[in-house]
Amino acid sequence: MRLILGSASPRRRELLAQLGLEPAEVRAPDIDETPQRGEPARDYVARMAREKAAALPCAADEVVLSADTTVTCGRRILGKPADEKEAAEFLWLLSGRRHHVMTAVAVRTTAGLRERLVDTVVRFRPLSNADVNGYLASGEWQGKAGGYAIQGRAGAFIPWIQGSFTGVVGLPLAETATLLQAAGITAGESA
Ligand SMILES: Cc1cn([C@H]2C[C@H](O)[C@@H](COP(=O)(O)OP(=O)(O)OP(=O)(O)O)O2)c(=O)[nH]c1=O
Repeated sequence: MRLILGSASPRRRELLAQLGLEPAEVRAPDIDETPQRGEPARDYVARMAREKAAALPCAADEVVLSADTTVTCGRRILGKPADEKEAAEFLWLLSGRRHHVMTAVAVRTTAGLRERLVDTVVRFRPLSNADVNGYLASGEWQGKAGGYAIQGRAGAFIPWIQGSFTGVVGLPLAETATLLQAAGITAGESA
């Protein structure tokens, strides 16, 4: 089976490489990522992963892997910040409290689609003005759900997590490996 990464995210590609998997092809999904009114975060993130996988072509010898990562704080769904102002708003919201990072993974073949959702709790220490301003200046908030990346400088803000580190980065590897194996792809075998 050929592994198709249905994601434009360089992080997801790197995480797959950690499993010894290199996609035969990368196909970038282009879907509307607007949450429905009142849609619970778990439903939203699972729907996004499914819709990304479903939006891409999938031949009989192909396995399409897509994912979606969403940060939730209280009832709010924090997507990728539109600009620096919104990134600042997100960082102040997360400062000194716990939030959830949910990543849903969808694996599709012509036989059907299977998915897993991983929910990780992340705690931020209280941030100072210097923390927030320095982080905004780094630009690392761009393209990241919740406006931060745990695998970069924001690691210094995070003393504790409960769940899956790779899930927070964008692809929970234990669950992904299990889904891929069920679809006929074992680490090290893709071309
Ligand atoms: C919370 C967090 C998110 N992120 C990233 C992972 C995802 O790339 C991004 C969330 O956006 P997503 O919409 O999940 O993915 P994407 O738009 O980057 O890529 P695609 O839809 O093509 O698959 O946030 C980190 O890299 N580190 C983190 O700590």
